[in-house]
Amino acid sequence: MMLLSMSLARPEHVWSETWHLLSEDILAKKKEEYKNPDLTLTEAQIKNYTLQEIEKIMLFNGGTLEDFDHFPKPTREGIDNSNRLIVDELRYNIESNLEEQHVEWRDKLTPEQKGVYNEITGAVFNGLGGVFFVYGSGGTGKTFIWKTLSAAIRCRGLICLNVASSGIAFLLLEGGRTAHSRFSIPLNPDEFSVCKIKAKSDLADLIKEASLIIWDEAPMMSKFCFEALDKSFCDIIKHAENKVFGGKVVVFGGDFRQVLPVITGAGRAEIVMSSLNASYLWDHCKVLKLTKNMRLLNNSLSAQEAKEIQEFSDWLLAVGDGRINEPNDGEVVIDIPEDLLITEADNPIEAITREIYGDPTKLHEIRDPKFFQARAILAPKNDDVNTINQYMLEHLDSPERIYLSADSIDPSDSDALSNPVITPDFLNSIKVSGLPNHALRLKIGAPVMLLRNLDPKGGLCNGTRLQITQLCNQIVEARVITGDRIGDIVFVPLINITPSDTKLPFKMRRRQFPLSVAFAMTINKSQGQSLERVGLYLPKPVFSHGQLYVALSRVTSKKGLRILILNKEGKIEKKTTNVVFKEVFQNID
Ligand SMILES: Nc1ncnc2c1ncn2[C@@H]1O[C@H](COP(=O)(O)OP(=O)(O)OP(=O)(O)O)[C@@H](O)[C@H]1O
Repeated sequence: MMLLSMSLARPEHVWSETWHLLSEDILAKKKEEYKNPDLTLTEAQIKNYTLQEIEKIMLFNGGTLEDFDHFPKPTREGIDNSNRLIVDELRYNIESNLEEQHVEWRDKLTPEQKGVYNEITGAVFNGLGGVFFVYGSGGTGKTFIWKTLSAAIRCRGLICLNVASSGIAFLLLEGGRTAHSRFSIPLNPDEFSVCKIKAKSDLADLIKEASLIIWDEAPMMSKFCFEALDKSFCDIIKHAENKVFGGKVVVFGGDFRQVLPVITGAGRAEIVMSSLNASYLWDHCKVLKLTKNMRLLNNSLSAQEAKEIQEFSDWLLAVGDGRINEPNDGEVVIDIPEDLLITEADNPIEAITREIYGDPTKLHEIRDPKFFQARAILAPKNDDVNTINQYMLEHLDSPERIYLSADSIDPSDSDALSNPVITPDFLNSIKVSGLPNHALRLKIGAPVMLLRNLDPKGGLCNGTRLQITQLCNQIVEARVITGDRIGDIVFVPLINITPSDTKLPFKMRRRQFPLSVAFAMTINKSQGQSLERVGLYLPKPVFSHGQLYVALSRVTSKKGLRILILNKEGKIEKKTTNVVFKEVFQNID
């Protein structure tokens, strides 16, 4: 706890006070590494090895100790002089029986998947270069192909970089990272942006060495992200003679029916124009299509079940493509099948929460992380999500704490610092998306979502869900309820959070736990998650591109889906409106 009471504004001070705690297991590690149980190390060596470990973690998360002027730097004693990022990417082949896994997965590929695999591996191994877009709706086996391709490249001792647009999606990929952190892509890029990659850095060398780059869930990013990457790759790989991405093999994957780039206040035309297939890069993209829903090929399904899933997935695709009630201009009124609807509700919020979570007063007793992993209520707007979360917190019968944040102007914004209008009260009142509230109300047993990447390698990233187990003064203890680490207990610290929302005319910092309550979440946040029980709350017609399709396609079986639609008077409806930006499909075929 001593570490927590110190200011992280002076990391060198934290180091000098805590190095002996941080280095506790270094001697044991080195004894094991050098296979010498009698090994002894001097204090200077222990400090140096500890700094090397810190540098390793920093490099993985896109930083380096070089960024901190007064922090001690490790020497390279005991490690070779090679590029740590490259060494890290080459470890897969050494650490596992990748060749065997690769053969096993490759042999399972369907003919359609094999076609995609052959095309991409051909481009890599024959040195052809090329940009591909693997287009398939949910369940068509994209993730399965990514892992087979990664294994094919890595078992030959080559480098495959796996990135994804969202935090949750990259957790599904071995060695995955968010594209932004891997390639230092600016947060709000425009047509002139380039990535912050120095020409003679370890990252630049890693990119030069990479044989394949896979970018999952590409359609949700602005085209300027891909264009910034293209420009940076071309700068780094000089001999590429005008080839896009410097002649690298780059594979994008995803589904344009799902969430397109989110641009605050933008209209339909602006969103369509900012999607990947409106970029100059699209002319260089070869589209490879996947059409078979692999979840249907599950052998344990009865003929009746398979027929039901087939019908459901056909309906889902029709919703995504805007092929219901044709002809239409992309705004479609949809009749929801009766068996999916919640048809009785005196109090809509009570009705939908009870369908998904049962009796809220008993929830804090649930210790099985799978209960929360499998469930969520989705709504299009933040306000509705907040209403549902507050309702659930109200009824959850367990100890509560309200944490108040410390808000301030970022010291780098000197103009705002001297502005008397920006008072602490005013800063406390600011509510923007992605920033926890000034007053954060939490209860033991409540599911929460992380709002920042804390330890991506350890599975704690933006979008990871947790269940609160203890509420302390400086730390929140929680159980992981998503990803590989499900069931693990972790600690969430207070951190300084700067909103990425550029609409604020000043730079602020909020010291708060990077958490939001997550009984309910916005539809966008649910991308990449597979859920067994989904409640979809539509208090107004859905007016966003493909959101209904995204929400419906999160569920792993039709049985777990419950939809509640209200009209303007708050009465239950059977119809809703879906807006699909058909323009984005036009140049895919
Ligand atoms: N060739 C295959 N052989 C066996 N199982 C497969 C194959 N392809 C996919 N699967 C399985 O089918 C399911 C769906 O595949 P996967 O998750 O790769 O699809 P996806 O397109 O990434 O879907 P989503 O976008 O919904 O995550 C997974 O359980 C996966 O393991």
